[in-house]
Parts: sequence; structure tokens; C-alpha cells
Amino acid sequence: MSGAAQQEDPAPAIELRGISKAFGTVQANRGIDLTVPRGTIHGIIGENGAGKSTLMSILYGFYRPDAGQILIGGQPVTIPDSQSAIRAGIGMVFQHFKLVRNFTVLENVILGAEDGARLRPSLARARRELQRLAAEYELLVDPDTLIEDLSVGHQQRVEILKALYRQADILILDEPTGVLTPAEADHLFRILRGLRDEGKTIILITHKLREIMEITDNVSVMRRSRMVASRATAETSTAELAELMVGRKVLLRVDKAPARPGAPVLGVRGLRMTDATGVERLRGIDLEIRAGEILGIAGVAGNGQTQLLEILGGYPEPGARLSGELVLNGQALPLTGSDGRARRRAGIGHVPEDRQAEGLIMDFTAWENAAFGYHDAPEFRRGWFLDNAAMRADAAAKIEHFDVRPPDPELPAKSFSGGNQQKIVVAREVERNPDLLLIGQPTRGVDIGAIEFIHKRIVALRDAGKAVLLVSVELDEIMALSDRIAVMFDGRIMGERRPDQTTSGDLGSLMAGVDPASTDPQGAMPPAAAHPGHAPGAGA
Ligand SMILES: Nc1ncnc2c1ncn2[C@@H]1O[C@H](COP(=O)(O)OP(=O)(O)OP(=O)(O)O)[C@@H](O)[C@H]1O
Repeated sequence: MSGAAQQEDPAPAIELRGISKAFGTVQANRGIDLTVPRGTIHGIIGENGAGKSTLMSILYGFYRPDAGQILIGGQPVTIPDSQSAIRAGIGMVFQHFKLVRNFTVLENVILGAEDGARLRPSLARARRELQRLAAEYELLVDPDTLIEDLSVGHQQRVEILKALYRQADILILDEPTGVLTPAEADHLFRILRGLRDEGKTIILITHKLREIMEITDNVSVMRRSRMVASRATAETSTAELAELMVGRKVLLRVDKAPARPGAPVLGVRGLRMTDATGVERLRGIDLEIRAGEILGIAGVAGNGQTQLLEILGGYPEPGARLSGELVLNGQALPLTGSDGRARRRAGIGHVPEDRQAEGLIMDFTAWENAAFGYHDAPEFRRGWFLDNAAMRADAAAKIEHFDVRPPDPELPAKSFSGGNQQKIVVAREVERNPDLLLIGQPTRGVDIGAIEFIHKRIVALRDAGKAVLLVSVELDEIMALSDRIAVMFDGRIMGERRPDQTTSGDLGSLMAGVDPASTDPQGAMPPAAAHPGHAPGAGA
């Protein structure tokens, strides 16, 4: 902890007093007090829907609190909008970046920070300032690259640079490592420590207790809209934090017996896919998954996993060209011309990686979403008509089983917190006991209590003799759940490992396109131009 800055200026960087906020009947924040000393990294943790994002959105001027007071550096302030937050020295890095994809890095950094009339003359100065900041904070990015050509790790650097360019003294990061490789996350933490050590104040929202223990000075715990505890990180443990968050002891590992694989459920042979722009995304995938086993696909986001899941789920990208063969339970499965509903009828459940874009219709209610894709199931029909009452009852049962909060099937999907949206999608697909479950990033943004529950459900499905294809960028999750691990790199399977016969370092090498077991590691490297937007391992 950097106590020096604190002693010189005793006023905390941030002080929240009695902050409350309701959305309709949902009380998201209730009388929240929070003190964040200057020059510290402060973790905020809590279950899905506990109210963390709401609290930070209040601090960043997205929402007005119904009650309470905000003090910045000891001075009471009102923050009616994000421009005011920026003026108060607050910067925020969102989970979903707010960058303009077809603008360059430099354009994004100066956007909104400069008066349009003065833009031209100041461009050279802005570039120099950006380059100075990038060098000083090890956030190297080319100012003239388009955002859409950057890896997610580099896009995040641009978000941080944007905040620093606006002279933020307080930086809020909402689940910043969800999209990063382990090496990128380490790099981010080095940068955050550097910022802290020069007196900046950082608030980190995360579900990963390992990160809290590694990088924060203090941590505050939210539960059901209240702040229930604050601790100096050095004086607590992951077990205590988990219990404070969830209100009970949480198993922090997956308990499972060895797999007993049966007959092949899915066969993938020579699968190739070229997208509408002519880039080959899958370059000949061969896979087999048997009944009663979990095949984990590890890899840095953007190496073809998304395309593989989409094709298997029956939703290939528009304009994609496909070739190869799919076999499900001994029957040929058409590559195209079969949509998600047909796949579901054939016994394939699908939790897409991007729940908001593909898993849910955000304006529809939870009960409509909980039946999405299964409207033709016999239990949801009464003759020719849809049986809404049956769908509502089914959704209510799933919501209760998965502890979705608030437990109200009539709310639109968009009113649930990210983790609770994810639970709705997972409940819909897993509870149908599909022969093959395709599951992408199952616990992204999900709290530890719910991770424990979702992991148990995936293992139970396997133990019931079903096949699971798990795609995750979380190596811990892949290692804990998979019976076999295939690593994807640049549209190919780089190698396959058993979890008890590999290490995160070995998998990390494969994820970067290097096979430590091969005598010709360079032979596996792709042509550099193939994936300009997804430089694997970028940022390390
Ligand atoms: N715009 C909104 N309209 C209606 N309800 C909302 C809105 N934003 C949040 N809520 C509700 O407020 C509560 C707190 O949500 P919030 O997003 O702050 O939780 P969170 O702790 O950040 O959760 P997660 O870890 O899942 O992101 C939830 O019950 C959520 O459903």
C-alpha cells in the first residue's frame, strides 16, 4: 500500500455516504457507505445483482442516486453526467469498451476530450501526449491503427489511455480481465500498480478473488444492494471473502470423478470456414466428443472458437463458406440449412459466448427468453397455440433452481445484471438435458456461488452420459472441468492434452501457437496477415 500520499493529504479520494438507488421496485443500492483512500487499489466484490455496477455508474454520472452524498478529495460533488465525472478526475473502463471501431487509436483518445474547432492544430500535440503516456505507462499501441484491427487487450489499453489523457486521478475498471489472456492480465496489473504508486486511486470490480488477493490494498463486499464488509486485503482470505459475498461456505474447486466416455456423440471432420470478407477462420478442424465426457477448447479469444461453436449450434456467420462433415449420434448433420431450432430438436443445447447478442432478446421478458429456441417443444404447445402459462411456470422453476435475482419472470432480460442474464441462458440450455451441450464462456461475469452451481450442473450432465463441448478463455475453468483439452490457435487445433498431464504454461504455449512438444515450433505459426485483429497473445 502506498501510505505516503495518504499521509500528505488525509482526505480520501472517494467517499460515498448513504447512497441509495432504485429501478422501479428493485432496490439496487441501499444506504451505501464507501471510503477509498488516495493512492490505493480498492476491490469491490459481490454476487451477481448485488449492485456493484449501479454504484460505479452513479460515481461515473450514468445514474443519479435517489439519496446520499459523493465526496471527491473531501469536497461534496454532484455528478449529473459523465462529462462532470471526467472533470472531477474520474475515468472508467467498461466491460464492453466504448471505442469507435472504425476510428484510429488517436482519434478515439481525443474524441470528446478536444474542442472540435481546435482539433486540427492540436492533433500533433495530442499525438505527442498520447505517445508520452503510452511510453510512460507501458501501454504501447500504434496511434494510427484502427480499433477494429486491435486485439481486445490492446483495445483495453486504449480505454486506459483515454482516461489518462483526460487526466483521470481515479480509475474505475469493471471486470477488466474477463477478456484478457493470463499474460495480458499480468501486464494490466503491473500497470495498475504503477498508477497506484504514483498516487492514482483505482477501483476494481471483479468476480475473481485471486485477483483481489493479488492486487488490491482493500476490498469491500456488497450483498443484496448493501455494503456488508470492508477489509484490508492483507487481513482477509479468499475463503472469508467468498463467505461474506454469498452468505455461506463456497467450494472453490470442482469435485468430479474420472470420466467414463461412451459412444461418440459428435464427430467433426475437416471443418473449414471462410468468412464473408474472405478470411479463413477455421482451417480443418477434426474433433470427437463421446457421451459422458467434457472436451474443453482453450485458446485466446479470436482463434476460431466462436466460429466453431456458431457452426455447431446452427448459426454460422452470414456469408460464411463452409466445408467438412458433422456427425451427431451416428447421423450426418447438415453443415448449413439447419438453424438453431433444428439443432436443438436434434439434441444440441447451445449457450453462446455472447449472451447479450445471441443468447437473449434483451427487450423480451425472462420467461420468453427462458423458452427461446424451444417454442416448438410439446410442453409449450396447446394444439396449434403457444401455452404461455406453461412457459411462465417453466421459467419460474428455472429461475428458482438457478437462483436468478430478482426472481421475477416478467422482467425484461435487460433489467437483470450480467451474471443473472447468463444464468437464464445456462438454465434454458442445461435443464433440457441435451445429448450434446455446446457452452461458450459459461461463467463470464458470473459470481463464485453461481460458478460453483453452473460447474456442478455441467459435471452432472456429463455424469448422466451427455457430451459437453466447453469453450472458455479461462484456463482455470478449462483445467477444472475438462476431461480432455484441445487448444485452438489460428483456426486449427494446435494440440490436445489431458488436464492431469499438462500445465498452464504448456497450454499457454499452445495458445500462442507454439507446441513445446514439437521440434518445429515455428512451423505452426500462421501467416502474419491472416488475423490482424486478433494477434494471439498480444499485449504480453
Ligand atoms: N437499468 C436498470 N433497470 C432496471 N433494473 C436494473 C437496471 N440496472 C440494474 N438493475 C437491477 O439492479 C440490481 C443491481 O444490478 P447491478 O448491475 O448493479 O449488479 P452487479 O452487482 O453489478 O451484478 P453483476 O455482477 O451481475 O454485474 C439488479 O437487481 C439489477 O437487476
